[in-house]
Amino acid sequence: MSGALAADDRGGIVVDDLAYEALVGATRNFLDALAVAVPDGPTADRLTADLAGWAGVLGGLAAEERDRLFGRRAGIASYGQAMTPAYRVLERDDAGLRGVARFGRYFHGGKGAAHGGAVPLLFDELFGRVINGEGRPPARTAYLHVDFRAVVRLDRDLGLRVWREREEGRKQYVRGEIRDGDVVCAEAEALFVALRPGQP
Ligand SMILES: CCCCCCCC(=O)SCCNC(=O)CCNC(=O)[C@H](O)C(C)(C)COP(=O)(O)OP(=O)(O)OC[C@H]1O[C@@H](n2cnc3c(N)ncnc32)[C@H](O)[C@@H]1OP(=O)(O)O
Repeated sequence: MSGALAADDRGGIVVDDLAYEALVGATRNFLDALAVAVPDGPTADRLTADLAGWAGVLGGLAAEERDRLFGRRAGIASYGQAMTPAYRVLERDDAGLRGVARFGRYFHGGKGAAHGGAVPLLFDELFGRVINGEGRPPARTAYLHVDFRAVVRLDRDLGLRVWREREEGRKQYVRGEIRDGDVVCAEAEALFVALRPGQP
């Protein structure tokens, strides 16, 4: 294993980035398998018990929001979270990002296409990463508009692009697209509003 290690406030050593990325990847693989499996009763019972056991273990390791790892590891795939379809940032600067995404079977909507809610979920995640860049005041999504141009197919590498469009005071407009090869599958536009001091 490699990557930065840090002591946590319980005196232990928190997991390094590569190991945490592997854990989140294993979680995604589990969710994809769950989404297509038809377990028998004993298997479902065993799995339920195993999951309850792990929920107990993790519950004992819960941290304050600022200290959590899930969705907060900039250097690893999907920032280390499994809530959205998987993605990896390939290039990034203050103006935007390029990357690759993959919708696993967990995000199946119907007839082989991704769920319609998973597409805006991914856009909101990516927009938030760009808008809430280093040195920027935190901003929240005020609206998010998505045009579904072609079905997003599962288990394929898809191209991602997100770019800042313009700023008007606290208002920041951002756009993005998801492509399957040359085909634009979805385009999105959002308004983010920078928070005033004291706004949640
Ligand atoms: C902390 C960062 C974490 C990372 C975030 C990742 C992205 C997210 O998913 S955030 C979660 C989803 N979003 C939310 O929960 C936001 C909920 N809404 C809010 O908190 C507020 O409505 C908020 C902050 C967006 C705007 O409220 P407020 O600060 O009072 O703004 P307000 O003064 O009304 O409006 C500011 C400007 O934005 C405009 N505006 C606000 N909302 C909209 C909208 N939906 N459509 C168009 N314009 C809007 C207003 O018209 C106004 O424009 P102008 O200055 O030209 O008159």
